[in-house]
Amino acid sequence: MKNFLSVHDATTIPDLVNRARHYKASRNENRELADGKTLINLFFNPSLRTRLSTERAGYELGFQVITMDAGGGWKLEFEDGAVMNLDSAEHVKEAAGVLSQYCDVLAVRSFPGLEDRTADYEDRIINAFVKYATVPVVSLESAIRHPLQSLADCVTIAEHRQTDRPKVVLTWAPHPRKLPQAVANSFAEWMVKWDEVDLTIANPEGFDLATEFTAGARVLHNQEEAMRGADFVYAKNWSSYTDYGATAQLPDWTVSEQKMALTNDAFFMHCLPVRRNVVVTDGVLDSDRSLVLRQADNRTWAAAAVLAGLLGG
Ligand SMILES: NCCC[C@H](NC(=O)CCC(=O)O)C(=O)O
Ligand SMILES: NC(=O)OP(=O)(O)O
Repeated sequence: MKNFLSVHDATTIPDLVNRARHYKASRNENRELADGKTLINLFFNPSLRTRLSTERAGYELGFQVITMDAGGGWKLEFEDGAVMNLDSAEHVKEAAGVLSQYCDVLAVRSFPGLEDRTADYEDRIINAFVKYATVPVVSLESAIRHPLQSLADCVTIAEHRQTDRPKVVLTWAPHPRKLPQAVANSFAEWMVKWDEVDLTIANPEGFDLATEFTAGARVLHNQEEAMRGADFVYAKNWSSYTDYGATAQLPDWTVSEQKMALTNDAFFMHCLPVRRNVVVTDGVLDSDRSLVLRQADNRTWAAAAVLAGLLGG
């Protein structure tokens, strides 16, 4: 793998899932792999899991790890040819060039603005780092994708499935703020490409994701119909792609015990952080079918598989 920005960079999904499970089963035994190498994690947005699980993965493989909040550095310019007489002090050309001298792998988190769909869907920030860095670049959630989360989700499903081809339902759920489509886009494209599950997506009218991510999945606008017989229910809010950035308060879409009763005793999944009793009720989140902490644990092993893959390990 040269970079890790989407499912299209994965060697194969089963290969990465197996590698993640291998690192999970052999923790503390892989510290030679990246001995003498440095990982830099650069965050333009908040994080708990991605930051700490990627650091852990780096330490597991023997990397020296440096994490920086981009807000503590100079404001960066991303437009080529910009006349930099406003508030941006440094161009990504220099910043990426400098960081490439300080590390062997560069990981970046950059959320969308949710105002300009064209700009967001060009994924300008992460792609500027790819263009100007001379080391492999890893997405820690870009404007439109969250591939390390999706890989961890594949690992979690692989660990818990009880049939060869489980029914997985990705359902939209309410949220008080407007959120990116990144987690949902990425989950959909990984599930479809993995081809070891049947994916149904449930969302209200007006909240269909871009078809480039969902082609191959069934899309329904009726949550209860979608959840019937599900083996895994993955809840996530996203703002509208078509009426870009628009939100809707639809409390009927909260995932509840009553709705989980329609499923095949499904496991519940969410990437976290989650708004309790808005996205999902306490009863579901606190039940023994909830996999949210397992997913968060698997973030470390997914990141280890990817970092090792980028080093050729
Ligand atoms: N990294 C996982 C999710 C990150 C982000 N969620 C959030 O911003 C939630 C914030 C809040 O609940 O206020 C998202 O949806 O893409
Ligand atoms: N799931 C996830 O990416 O969490 P953080 O935003 O806390 O990193």
